Amino acid sequence: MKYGIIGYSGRMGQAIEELFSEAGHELVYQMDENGEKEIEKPEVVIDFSLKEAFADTVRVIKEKEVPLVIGTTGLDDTDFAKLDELAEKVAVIQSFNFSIGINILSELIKKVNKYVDRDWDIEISETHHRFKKDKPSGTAIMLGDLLERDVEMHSKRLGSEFGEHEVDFASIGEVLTLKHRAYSRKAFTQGVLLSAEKILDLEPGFYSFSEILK
Ligand SMILES: NC(=O)C1=CN([C@@H]2O[C@H](COP(=O)(O)OP(=O)(O)OC[C@H]3O[C@@H](n4cnc5c(N)ncnc54)[C@H](O)[C@@H]3O)[C@@H](O)[C@H]2O)C=CC1
Ligand SMILES: O=C(O)C1=N[C@H](C(=O)O)C[C@H](O)C1
Repeated sequence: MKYGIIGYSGRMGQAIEELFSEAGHELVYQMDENGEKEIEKPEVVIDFSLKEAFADTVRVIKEKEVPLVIGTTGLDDTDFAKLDELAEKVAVIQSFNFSIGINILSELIKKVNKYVDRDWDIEISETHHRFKKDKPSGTAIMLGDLLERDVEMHSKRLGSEFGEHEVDFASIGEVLTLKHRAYSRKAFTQGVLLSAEKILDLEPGFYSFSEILK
């Protein structure tokens, strides 16, 4: 597959290029804060950048009319409306977390949430490397949305942590904790590779990573 990366020089951009080249895919387009370079038109574009780049991502996808896999966090409702608009013409796969474990955790959270009544406290904690700019993490927001009520969120920025998320459910006398920890960026890049390979066969539309896994 001939692919492009927006956020090419970043931690995720570099990890994606490493895994995709091991899988035999060819990087033909790249963009970062220093500009863009195109060797050939890509068949799919992958965006792991920052919210500041989002307007350029929309422009690139409109110009090229190619599918998009996007994992950039910090996007708001207006950005999602733009993704929906793109999805009328091309396939878009979006997730704030492309790891299998977080997608399993999401299913567990939905299940536990059905068993606990409103009297239980629910709080979400996340820890990431010191370079991460957004707070709380996109994953924490995504997990919070599953709970259908306002929950406290706690964020730590420590050293080189790849990404830890914990959801605590507590009543007077007991606490139930669900936790996921990524040991490397491969936890995310493998899901990105699966999505990029599958997106080539998808009709235009907006897809979550959990739909791709099903
Ligand atoms: N959905 C998921 O599974 C995951 C999502 N992420 C998200 O991916 C994104 C990137 O993370 P990292 O690689 O750690 O960040 P990073 O800071 O290492 O890289 C950011 C990249 O975006 C580029 N960039 C910044 N501003 C730009 C602009 N205005 N125009 C074009 N390019 C611009 C930078 O040059 C750099 O290449 C973040 O939003 C992070 O939260 C990270 C890991 C997993
Ligand atoms: O910036 C990161 O590193 C990560 N960002 C995503 C998020 O904000 O949830 C996903 C993952 O936890 C790593």
